[in-house]
Amino acid sequence: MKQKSSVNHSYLSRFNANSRQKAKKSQKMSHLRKLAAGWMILQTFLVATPTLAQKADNQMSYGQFLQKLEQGDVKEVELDETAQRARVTLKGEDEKAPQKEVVLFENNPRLSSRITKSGANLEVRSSLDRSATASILLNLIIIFMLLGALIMIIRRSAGASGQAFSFGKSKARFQMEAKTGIKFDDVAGIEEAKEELQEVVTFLKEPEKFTAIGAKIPRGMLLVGPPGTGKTLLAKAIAGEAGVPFFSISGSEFVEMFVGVGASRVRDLFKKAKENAPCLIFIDEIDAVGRQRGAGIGGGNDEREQTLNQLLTEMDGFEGNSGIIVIAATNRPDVLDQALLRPGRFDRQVIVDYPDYQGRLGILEVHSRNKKIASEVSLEAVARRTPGFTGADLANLLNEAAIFTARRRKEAVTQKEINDAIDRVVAGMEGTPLVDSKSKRLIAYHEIGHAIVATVTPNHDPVEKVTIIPRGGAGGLTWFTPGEELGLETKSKILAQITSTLGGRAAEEIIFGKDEITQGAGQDIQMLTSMARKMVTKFGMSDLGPLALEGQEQPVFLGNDSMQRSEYSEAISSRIDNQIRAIVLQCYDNAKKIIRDNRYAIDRITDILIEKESIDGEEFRKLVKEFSNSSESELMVHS
Ligand SMILES: Nc1ncnc2c1ncn2[C@@H]1O[C@H](COP(=O)(O)OP(=O)(O)OP(=O)(O)O)[C@@H](O)[C@H]1O
Ligand SMILES: [Zn+2]
Repeated sequence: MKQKSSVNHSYLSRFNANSRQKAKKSQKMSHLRKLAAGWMILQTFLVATPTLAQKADNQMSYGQFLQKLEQGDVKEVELDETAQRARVTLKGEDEKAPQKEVVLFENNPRLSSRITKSGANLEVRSSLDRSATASILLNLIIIFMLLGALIMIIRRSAGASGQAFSFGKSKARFQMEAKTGIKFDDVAGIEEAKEELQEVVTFLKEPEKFTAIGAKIPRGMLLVGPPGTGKTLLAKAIAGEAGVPFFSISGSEFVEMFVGVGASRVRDLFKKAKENAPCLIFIDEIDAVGRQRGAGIGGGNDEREQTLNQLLTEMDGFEGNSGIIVIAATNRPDVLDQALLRPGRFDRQVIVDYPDYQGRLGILEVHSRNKKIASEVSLEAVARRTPGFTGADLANLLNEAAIFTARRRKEAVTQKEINDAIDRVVAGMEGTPLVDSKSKRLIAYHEIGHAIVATVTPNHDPVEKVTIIPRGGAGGLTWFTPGEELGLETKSKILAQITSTLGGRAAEEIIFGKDEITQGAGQDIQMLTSMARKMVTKFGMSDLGPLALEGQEQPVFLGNDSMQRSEYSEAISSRIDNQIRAIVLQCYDNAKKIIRDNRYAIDRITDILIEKESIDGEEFRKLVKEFSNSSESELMVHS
């Protein structure tokens, strides 16, 4: 007997030894062999098919084989354990005649002794030559890699969702408040929305009024508006005014990893709500579930669609006057599935927008009710300084001011705390000032550059403050007092803004030289480029004429038709770039000229800024006036 490979070794052990360890090993090996055999079938099947027919006549059945053995007709047997075949040479047969092939059954431990007893020669072979071994090894490696990848995927997804395996438990994730305690008085600045929703309060309080005359009570309302404008607050106020329980859940809570969980949450929520009717259900971020079905990259999302379908089913299932009203909030009404907006569902939309001046004043008044505010503080001035702030921003602003006040051990909030709070809300945390160094000088020149260009350029908002105290990641800041409202912007005003935004970089270049400009102006440059681009492509303010050359920018992942991007040709595209470049370069030239012309004043004011670290707008304008008048003779010396 010959041993040719380790596989063969295991074969022998099965015949000769009974030790457990060896048996185990052989079991494993036979298992592997089965796997390998599977692969080999795949690999050889195609090649072997055509020869099957030809093979038939030199085959011998197992029974025939045993019979021949018994009769002593067998001269030689070659056992091929891996292929489970035996090649048989019969006595008295021509040497050149092909051997008969016998297909063996797997467990035939007595076969070898039978063969030897019959007096035939026994030879054990393995059809596994080297290349076969290699292919088995390769296959094993592939199998292990696949298993490994599978395990990793399972682990990851389990970790990511944290509770991927709590499937089926479907914890109800909604909140219920028996009494919200919030009244319409607590909501300010969104008067129209309040008026529209006043009706809902009546629906909830006295449904008979409507049903008596056959009016159908709306089931759903959609509050549309940017984050922080008070949508949740408004919904709570409705429940508070009507004195009904308030159920709330966020759309993102519905969408879980496993299909079916979201839908079961919807069912739970509506079941509980029905038990507590009349009541109000508030669904925040409805776009998380209510997005158009089958839209977005990668097609639909089964879980989301099931949840949405369940929601629609529940809403359709209401009786006319079940006393449940569903209010949903979103800031993306455009991505919602049309089915959600159909009559009987969220068919009414109420816009909740940024508050205007009056609105901001109202909100500030609401939130200063429970705070000690010094009488010198003018809420009107604060409201004027905060266009673009939402209700949440204003609430946060007053809270920050109160925190500053407590920290400074003052009795009441003064204007100073409010100003500091505005700075903080707008630009982030204040950092520690730099020690005197080249970078501090550079930052000071950069900021003064912005401030002076803004001050000299007509049509620009006035400077409110220049500072080199770092804040929210910026090394220094120049603040402007915004105009009355965010409203119409003229071309000259936008150009003035671009020019002043370039003032920082212009100062760096003129004062420190072309090679010393820094990346600190990066943000400025991004901002002004986008302003210039809008002038050309959106506002029709370039030589290309009054054409909209770009649609609404939409992130691609939002679903809907996201592929309608470039609507213009290569040629137009390069003309747009040229226009943008022309605008920016013209503004940059102007900014550099202003810096050169005011070099003396800039040097003086920068020295003062480095020393004081902050200069407010009034003082800045005074300094500019003072130094520009006395600069004529000095200019000659400096340039
Ligand atoms: N119009 C407002 N009047 C008074 N307070 C407001 C107003 N708007 C917002 N607030 C304050 O801001 C907080 C947050 O607002 P709310 O959560 O209602 O905003 P939202 O529009 O629901 O935001 P989101 O879309 O992020 O959920 C409120 O709790 C309230 O203190
Ligand atoms: Zn800057």
